Amino acid sequence: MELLTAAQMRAIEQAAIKSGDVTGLELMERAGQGVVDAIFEEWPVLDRRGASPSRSPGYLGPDEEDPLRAVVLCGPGNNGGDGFVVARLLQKQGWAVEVFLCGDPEKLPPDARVNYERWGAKNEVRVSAVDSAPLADDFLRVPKGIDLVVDGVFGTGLTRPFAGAFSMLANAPVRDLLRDRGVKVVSIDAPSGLCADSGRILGQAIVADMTVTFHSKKLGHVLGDGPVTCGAVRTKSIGLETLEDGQIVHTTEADEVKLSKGSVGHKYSHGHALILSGGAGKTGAARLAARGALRVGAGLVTLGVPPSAQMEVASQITALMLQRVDGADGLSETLEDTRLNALCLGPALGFERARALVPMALAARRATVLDADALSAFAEDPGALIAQLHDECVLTPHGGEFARLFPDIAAQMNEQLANGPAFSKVDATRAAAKRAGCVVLFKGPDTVIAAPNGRCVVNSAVYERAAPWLATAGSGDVLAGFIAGLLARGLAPMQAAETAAWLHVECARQFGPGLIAEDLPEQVPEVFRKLNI
Ligand SMILES: NC(=O)C1=CN([C@@H]2O[C@H](COP(=O)(O)OP(=O)(O)OC[C@H]3O[C@@H](n4cnc5c(N)ncnc54)[C@H](OP(=O)(O)O)[C@@H]3O)[C@@H](O)[C@H]2O)[C@@H](O)CC1
Ligand SMILES: Nc1ncnc2c1ncn2[C@@H]1O[C@H](COP(=O)(O)OP(=O)(O)O)[C@@H](O)[C@H]1O
Ligand SMILES: [K+]
Repeated sequence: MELLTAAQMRAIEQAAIKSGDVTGLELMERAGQGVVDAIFEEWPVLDRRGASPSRSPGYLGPDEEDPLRAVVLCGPGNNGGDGFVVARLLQKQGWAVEVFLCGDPEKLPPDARVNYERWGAKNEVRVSAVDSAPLADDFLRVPKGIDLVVDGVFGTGLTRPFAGAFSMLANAPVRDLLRDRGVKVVSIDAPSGLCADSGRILGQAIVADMTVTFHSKKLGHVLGDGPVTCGAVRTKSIGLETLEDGQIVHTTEADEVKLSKGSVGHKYSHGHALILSGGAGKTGAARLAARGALRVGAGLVTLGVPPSAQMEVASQITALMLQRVDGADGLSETLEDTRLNALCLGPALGFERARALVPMALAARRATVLDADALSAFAEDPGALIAQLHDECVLTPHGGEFARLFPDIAAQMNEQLANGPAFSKVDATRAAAKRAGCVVLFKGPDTVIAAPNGRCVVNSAVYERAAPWLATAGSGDVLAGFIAGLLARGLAPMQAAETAAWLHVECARQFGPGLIAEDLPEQVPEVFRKLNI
């Protein structure tokens, strides 16, 4: 599964047209057909294709007598062209369709123009200027009798904030009114106002019940505000081939091979992870991480605890092991055991302890996860941390930690948008990985994982994979532990981060509502069982 940028989608389309396999007009027809098919699949009550038209009106039931009604909003580009196709195809099914165009018909791109004319030959198009005032009055009059609004205003060509004639649909009261009346809103390719590359809203965006996109999902469907504006996303094939290079991987399934254990081998063949703990009263986070590391199959997991916390941790653990690690010297001594092949520092480590231990850990050049305090402790001089990182590291910041380590990149990602396409979380994570020279896993419902070589994966917990119960204290600690455990097992940093992020969401979904961080490691066996590991 891959996620595309608007530019990649255009390149795929252009390659197909250039090869002579298909024309732009044919693609537009397939796109419009895909939208209509998706509408009928999603809402069978809107599908009257099976209804017999042969009976005389006197025998028709009230529903059949009264045609379904749609309003199609078309913009000035090819998204609008798709809209005209949808209008025509719905009308062919007996729908009453009203079409609005914002923009100058003379300036429509050629394929959109053809479909505008096909529609306009027999029907009215209500035209308004792109920059005219929102059609509020006109439009608010219409929804009373309508079943469907089709948003073909802007798709992947959105270049500036959405305003003007059709922007009233982005307005919450109008949207609520439509919802109250049971009117479905379908966006073609992307809700107008949503940047297809970043999932960021330019100005304002239409909130759809369903978005129908073509060939492959775009980044904007899964990043940022994408999920809240798109509703459900349906992807329709329009007969295009995927190009090989540069795609962003959208993780939905883990590779089982990476997780199964060979039938021979002893505990040391599966690695030994060391999780550094904070002081007394602050050991829970490291224990969560350690339990995560053990559950994903590290052969041994040791908690490295300061003297003050030894009793506390000892009284809480069984299969986990404990080692006193008192400051940098203590860590140096502990790391003389070269079987400790994966380290995890950060969860509730405390800034002071982090500043002492992180340089020593990094100097040891083991596979290392840096999370939480191991990142924030260096907020005043992120460059000092970055200079010590190596290619066996995985950084796991959430939004706040990311901004502390990469303030300029975060600022670029968060700046007020004037133009699209916008700098996205994917762009930000890739830039961070390049600067850090190691894997960066940028957390959230749209977790983005990037390696310095450009590989990038989005592990989204949205739509069918929504996992809102992961927003609970300590769940990030478990993720850090999962990564450390997989690193101990010998997975490469990028593989470990991708697999752990996937597993983390699966565990949350396996448990369901009521999840707290402690539950996550306990779901690993069931998730593994389902994978036949
Ligand atoms: N690629 C494919 O394979 C396929 C693509 N297909 C379809 O084509 C769509 C992409 O079409 P597209 O490139 O013409 O872009 P689209 O979204 O219609 O907008 C461009 C127009 O809007 C204007 N404009 C932008 N923002 C604005 C704003 N805020 N306010 C006002 N105006 C604004 C912009 O003006 P400009 O920036 O040029 O001045 C330009 O005039 C894609 O989403 C899909 O539906 C399918 O048919 C099948 C295969
Ligand atoms: N709404 C959400 N949907 C899915 N995953 C989420 C959501 N909110 C947070 N997460 C995930 O939960 C984890 C939270 O980690 P973090 O912010 O470090 O919290 P903590 O420090 O309390 O462990 C991350 O893996 C993040 O991706
Ligand atoms: K649209």
